Amino acid sequence: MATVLVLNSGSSSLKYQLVDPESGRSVAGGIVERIGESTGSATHQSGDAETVRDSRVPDHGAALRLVLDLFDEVGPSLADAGITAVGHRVVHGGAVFTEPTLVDDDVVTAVRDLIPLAPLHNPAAVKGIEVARELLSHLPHVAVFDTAFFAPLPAAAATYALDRKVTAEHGIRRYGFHGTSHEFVSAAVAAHPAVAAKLAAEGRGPETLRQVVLHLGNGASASAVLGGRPVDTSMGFTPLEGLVMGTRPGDVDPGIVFHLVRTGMSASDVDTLLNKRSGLLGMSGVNDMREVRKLADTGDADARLALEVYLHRLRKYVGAYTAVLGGIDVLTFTAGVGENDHRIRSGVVRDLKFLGLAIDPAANEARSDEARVVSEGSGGAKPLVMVVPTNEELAIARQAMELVEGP
Ligand SMILES: Nc1ncnc2c1ncn2[C@@H]1O[C@H](COP(=O)(O)OP(=O)(O)O)[C@@H](O)[C@H]1O
Ligand SMILES: CC(=O)OP(=O)(O)O
Ligand SMILES: [Mg+2]
Repeated sequence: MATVLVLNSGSSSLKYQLVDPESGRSVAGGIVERIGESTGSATHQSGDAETVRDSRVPDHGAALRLVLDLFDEVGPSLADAGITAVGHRVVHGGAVFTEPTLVDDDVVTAVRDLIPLAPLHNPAAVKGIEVARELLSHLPHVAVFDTAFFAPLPAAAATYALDRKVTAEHGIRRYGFHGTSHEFVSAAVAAHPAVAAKLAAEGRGPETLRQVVLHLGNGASASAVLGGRPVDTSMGFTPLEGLVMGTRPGDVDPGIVFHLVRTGMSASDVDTLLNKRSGLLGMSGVNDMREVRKLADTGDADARLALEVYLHRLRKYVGAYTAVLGGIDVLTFTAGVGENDHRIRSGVVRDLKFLGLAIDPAANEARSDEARVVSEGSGGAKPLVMVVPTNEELAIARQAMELVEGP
């Protein structure tokens, strides 16, 4: 068996998985949470066994050491796992990285140079890569970029209507993020039998398939995909733009930033406000959707409004992207909120009947780990609504393996 160890360094967590890219099987994996806080914890899964270890984890280097210790102590043994590469998720690849890339010192420097564009994400990736290259120095390391899938966005979608000298000087464009997920999920949708049947019934080829994908996790983004190619996405130059997120506001009037700076906030305070103190957290006091729900269900007015704002923004983007695509064939929900929260799904679709979108409540509320259709009726020209679990780790493992071993 050949495997890839995938590391996804988030702002305060390290998710990891040992994956067999060929079968798609996850051999072991887990998460180290609350990195940098007074108490951290690691949850390691190997087969059916789960091991939880609570301890302070000062940084991503310590987190990776803890993960390697867990593999040593509880297994499976990394030495016997046939690891052929370590795959690293890197959020911002800028204009430089549009393909999976073998990591060397220059790549680390270039990813570090991009930190100002993804201050929540790239520092953790740099740290993760540095420590992993030190501790697993015998293995090739491959960086897979969240921005890569969106590199071919049409110029009309990628270009900000700013002075072109400024955009050229600073590399300002819509980069888009969560690309590994949007690519994986939109490909899974295109390969689903219900979608193939719909296209066949309409006598259409796969190049005409019009998809809107909603990746709703802690960060959240929407994409419009035509025949497998991205034509628009909601995140922009940085992962701040677009949908309402756990701690980020998504779209805001840039005039608000100037007002706050002119009236006494520093640029760095505004940065913290927009990256860490806004979104669901800013509006309701909590950033985890399950907790927002709990508060809203007890009648908390702030949490209810936060949910309304969240849903309003989603409906707006689905409508906009349907216009961009000239119609919609499939609307897909993915990531933590999109896969698990059926009320968010029905809330988005409820007011979009005019697009032909309609949910089947029983299918929508049923729990499953499979890619599935949750819309009403089958056949006909109506668009499908789907839930497709994302698997960024598997996608990264496949890309890393392909780079190291060839296709
Ligand atoms: N059963 C659930 N119902 C509602 N939200 C959920 C559920 N399970 C997870 N979530 C939400 O998913 C989000 C995290 O999604 P995830 O894709 O893991 O994000 P990230 O990869 O950005 O950490 C959290 O806001 C969490 O509340
Ligand atoms: C780009 C981004 O927002 O990533 P995440 O959802 O992991 O925070
Ligand atoms: Mg995620």
